[in-house]
Amino acid sequence: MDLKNYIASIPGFPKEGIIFRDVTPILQNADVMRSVIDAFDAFVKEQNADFILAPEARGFLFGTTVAMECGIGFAPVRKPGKLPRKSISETYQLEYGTDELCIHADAIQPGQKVVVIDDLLATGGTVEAIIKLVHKMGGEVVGCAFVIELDDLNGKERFGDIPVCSLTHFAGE
Ligand SMILES: O=P(O)(O)OC[C@H]1O[C@H](OP(=O)(O)OP(=O)(O)O)[C@H](O)[C@@H]1O
Ligand SMILES: Nc1ncnc2[nH]cnc12
Repeated sequence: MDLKNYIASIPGFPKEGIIFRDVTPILQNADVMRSVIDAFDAFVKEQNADFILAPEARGFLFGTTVAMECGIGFAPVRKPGKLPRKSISETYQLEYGTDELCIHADAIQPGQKVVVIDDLLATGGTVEAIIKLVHKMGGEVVGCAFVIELDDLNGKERFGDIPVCSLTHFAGE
């Protein structure tokens, strides 16, 4: 089974020059979704992780399922103004301007080993901000896992020597 057959590519969305890589066909096929979750499950176990984090919105599609499969906890990383309890935040750079990610202050306990899961790695800004949030809370990111990596953007260079698992690769946007 070639995972690329279950990723739709939409040129010009959400703006000209971008080829949007849509993972929703994976979710429409239980066998394909099972193979993705099994691959992430094996990676999480290899890293001896005891917690999963994923950013909204598409990271949630995979992160919660993998956490259940591995029998470990999960917490959501959200855009500002969404989390109801005491949170910490990290600002990060976009192509133009900045954005911010937030996590509940009690989501991770000091010493926990975290894997970050998302649908796609582009510039790496999202996951770099999550790595900083985890450090602020006394945890350690022991791996990052993606369905898709956009190779030309070199996002994983921002993660130092943290192991990265990408199930498919595309050249760039
Ligand atoms: O590596 P980066 O350059 O940080 O980009 C990758 C992020 O961009 C997309 O999310 P987006 O911010 O579009 O949010 P969404 O999932 O809510 O649509 C994608 O799901 C990743 O989370
Ligand atoms: N090309 C792309 N497709 C889907 N999500 C993205 N996030 C950043 N770049 C993306």
